[in-house]
Amino acid sequence: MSDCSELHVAAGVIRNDRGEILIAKRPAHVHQGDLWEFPGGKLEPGETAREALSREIYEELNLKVIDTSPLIRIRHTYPERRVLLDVWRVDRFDGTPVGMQGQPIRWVSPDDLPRFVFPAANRPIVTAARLPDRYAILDDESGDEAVLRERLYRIVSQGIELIQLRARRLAVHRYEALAEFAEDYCRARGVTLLLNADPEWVSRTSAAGVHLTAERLMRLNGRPLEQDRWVAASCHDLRELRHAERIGVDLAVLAPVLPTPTHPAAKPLGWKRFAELVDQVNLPVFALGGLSPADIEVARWHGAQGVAAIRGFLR
Ligand SMILES: Nc1nc2c([nH]c(=O)n2[C@@H]2O[C@H](COP(=O)(O)OP(=O)(O)OP(=O)(O)O)[C@@H](O)[C@H]2O)c(=O)[nH]1
Ligand SMILES: [Mg+2]
Repeated sequence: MSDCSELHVAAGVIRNDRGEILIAKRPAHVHQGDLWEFPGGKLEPGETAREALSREIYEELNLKVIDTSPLIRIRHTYPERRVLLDVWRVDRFDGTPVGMQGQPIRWVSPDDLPRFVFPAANRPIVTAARLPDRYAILDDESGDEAVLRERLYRIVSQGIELIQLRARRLAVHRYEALAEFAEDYCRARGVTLLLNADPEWVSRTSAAGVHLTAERLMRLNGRPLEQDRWVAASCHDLRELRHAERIGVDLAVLAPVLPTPTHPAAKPLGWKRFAELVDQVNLPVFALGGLSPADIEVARWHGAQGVAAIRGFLR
């Protein structure tokens, strides 16, 4: 909900065919001057965020936006103003970008974004820009390692770039052995593997990151890994989401959105409640529970980064 003292801003994460993202440098004399930004600007009276986005991108870059969908919404309080940054993905556009106000512009590969200095509000936007829209959870009720390996191959062969190794039924030493194998397998293929395991142990491995259960999340008072590794967390309500935000978690998974056979007793949130919860935190949040890749579009329009699933990516 915006109020009169909150400045509503539309900004675009514009991606080219090579997967690079367009950033621009703010002039020295303006608010947050000399920092890099995602192009965009303030809504004019009567405009929707989407209309403002198209207008600003045309004015600032001479690009025609063809297609957009929501990426993330951030609320941030600077000492001198409060902003609502309404950030959109722009994967289709017409034209060649030009810094129409003389501002320097650059195409940057997503993983290089953290090297550029953005305004403080932008940290979760940079994270969202680097994350894919599918998060596969590798698990199997039987706890059979051969099944888990075969599922890993199937997931990776679909082009999924972010995987959580859950494997809840494995004993700790079997989990650790599978993690070692899966890490090598994923690293060689450019896939990010997050380990759903004790964060202390994960910090001593070379894993790309950790995925915290809600229980582990709530026991932590700070981020368990350095900034160069990923920290994800499972959440079910606002309290857990807010705690994740407070301790500097990079991405959350909010569940269950729809009814699911793995958690028959849990009451589904539904998309409306999901969107209300996501809108109250500055975090990329994946939707989980009864979903498949076919739900990515609806998930995005309810504020999600994308869809997380166990069985949804195996069909
Ligand atoms: N466009 C844009 N603005 C951002 C980002 N991050 C961020 O904190 N902001 C803040 O959002 C506010 C609006 O940005 P803006 O200066 O682009 O607005 P505008 O294009 O309408 O500028 P104008 O009033 O000079 O025409 C500023 O306070 C700016 O500091 C970002 O990544 N992109
Ligand atoms: Mg602007």
